Amino acid sequence: MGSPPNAAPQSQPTPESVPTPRTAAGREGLAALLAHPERTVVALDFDGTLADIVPDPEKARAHQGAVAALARLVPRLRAAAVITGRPATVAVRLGGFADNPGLAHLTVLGHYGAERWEAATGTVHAPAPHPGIAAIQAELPGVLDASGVWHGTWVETAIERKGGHAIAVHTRRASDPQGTFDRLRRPLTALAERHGLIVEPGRFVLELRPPGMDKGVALAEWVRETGAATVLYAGDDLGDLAAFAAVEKLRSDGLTGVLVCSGSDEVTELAERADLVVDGPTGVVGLLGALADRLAETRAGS
Ligand SMILES: O=P(O)(O)OC[C@H]1O[C@H](O[C@H]2O[C@H](CO)[C@@H](O)[C@H](O)[C@H]2O)[C@H](O)[C@@H](O)[C@@H]1O
Repeated sequence: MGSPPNAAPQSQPTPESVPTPRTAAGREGLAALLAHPERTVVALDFDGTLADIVPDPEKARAHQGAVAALARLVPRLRAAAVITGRPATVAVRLGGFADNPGLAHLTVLGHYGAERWEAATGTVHAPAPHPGIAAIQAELPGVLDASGVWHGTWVETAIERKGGHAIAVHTRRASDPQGTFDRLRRPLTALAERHGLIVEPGRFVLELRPPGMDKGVALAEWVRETGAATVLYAGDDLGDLAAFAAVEKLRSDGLTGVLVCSGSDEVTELAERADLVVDGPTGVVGLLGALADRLAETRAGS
């Protein structure tokens, strides 16, 4: 059906506006990003930032519109990366990051930076599995039994075996997620330490993983490698604090940067340090889309 005569022209979707960071450093970083995207890198966490939190980790997917927004933004930038606790190939699969021309230069740093996937080649570089993982896998049922929380149906799906490189114990589906998390923390820390591993706490998850790498080390190294002058990092969980610290350090070394918190009720520590707090993955995708819109406008106007 056509438009009635004299009908107002149908309005085009208005580009979302880019929010203003609440800190001077954040405003400086954002201005630098918008002025020189070719000198800017963007790094993003996956779960809770690009993907909504769901009870079953295997059912997590990139938030609606995330890949489309990234595919518009990334080609304007020097480089972009997803830095995640997931195995890199799992994040690629759940995120739908492969075989997208707009993401041809995306890097995914998995296992907190220990693993690397490049969209350009589809190749993964991963370290050999830590020998402690196999021993932990064997002992874990006994430790959970002894903790008194290893009962009910949730436990069957609580253990996430992360490609033999780490093991995550999830408590989100326990009847008392926080109480179970608290009761498991000490015995799982002891188990990890006995086998030369560390515990990475997250949103109702305790992850036993090798030491020596974190998102801060991974981000700083990747930024150095790209030669970027500006970095935007967005995350939601405790594991992202190391990346926040890396951006703060890079700023003190003379780079510009923006720290974005994908806000939730579950974790408050990042919001306190962020330049910009957005409303979970919806807000992150809105921000990415707004940046892409603004950079497209700037290019059209130049
Ligand atoms: O670094 P990230 O990309 O944030 O990954 C950290 C952990 O995220 C996943 O767990 C979280 O998301 C799940 C799915 O939404 C949710 O069920 C769980 O409660 C969250 O903690 C993932 O399963 C872990 O392996 C990652 O280490």
